[in-house]
Amino acid sequence: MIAVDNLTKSYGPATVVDGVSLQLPQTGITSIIGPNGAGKSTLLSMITRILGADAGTVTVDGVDVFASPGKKVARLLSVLRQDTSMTARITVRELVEFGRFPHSGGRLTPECRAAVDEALAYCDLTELESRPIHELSGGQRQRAFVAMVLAQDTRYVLLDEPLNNLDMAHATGVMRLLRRLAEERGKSIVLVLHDINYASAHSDRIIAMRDGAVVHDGPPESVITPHALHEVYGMEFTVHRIEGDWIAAYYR
Ligand SMILES: Nc1ncnc2c1ncn2[C@@H]1O[C@H](COP(=O)(O)OP(=O)(O)OP(=O)(O)O)[C@@H](O)[C@H]1O
Repeated sequence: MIAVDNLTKSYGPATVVDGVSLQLPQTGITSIIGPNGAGKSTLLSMITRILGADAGTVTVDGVDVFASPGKKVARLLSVLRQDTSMTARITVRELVEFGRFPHSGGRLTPECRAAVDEALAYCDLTELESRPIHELSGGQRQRAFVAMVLAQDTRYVLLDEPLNNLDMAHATGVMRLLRRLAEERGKSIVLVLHDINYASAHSDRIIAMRDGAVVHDGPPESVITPHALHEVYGMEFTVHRIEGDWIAAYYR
């Protein structure tokens, strides 16, 4: 379990994450939604110790992330950041090999190679493994980054807006891949998402943030409601039940 207790971050006079406490489970998909500037990325960055906190603690299966060596934390959780632009001219395989760094320290063992092969196959990238990253489409590149975190092979996988710049087919492909990871591998996937309907259709739990605080937290049917969504986004939604999922419409 990831236990977040009273996590706080301010920039000057603005408190952008304000005493957030929550627990993230050992398996399943948890999506964090909320408007621009709500503090979603800041929260995720503190949980993954990319960013220090002004106050509060984060423990991952009992390990204090702020007090532990990076290598130890990197064996517990992996993170896909929002900005995955890559200037280095590396191949898909080389990118995925980076995921093994916490295990290999740069020297790939046979076990590492097997993990890389498996991650490539799982993400349907085996045929593209020798292609330079910069020659891939947005969807292929995103899958390559997902394969990199998969190769890291941690229980907790945290992704900040992994559907950025993807068309519907590729976004659906990435969400299905993450669902499979949660179900078949028993991973705990935590995502920041802007598309509330992907969050609704694919998550076990949705955490809705606004102004640095969690304002709703529960299964999709309790968060994807006109009332809750109005509180989060300040606009009108209609919500429809479609094939068992709660789908919000907000086109006007
Ligand atoms: N380095 C920084 N310096 C000053 N303010 C910052 C910094 N990083 C983030 N902020 C501010 O903190 C607030 C929360 O930002 P954050 O990126 O966490 O929001 P978000 O919910 O992820 O937003 P988005 O949906 O736009 O990505 C915003 O008001 C942002 O301007």
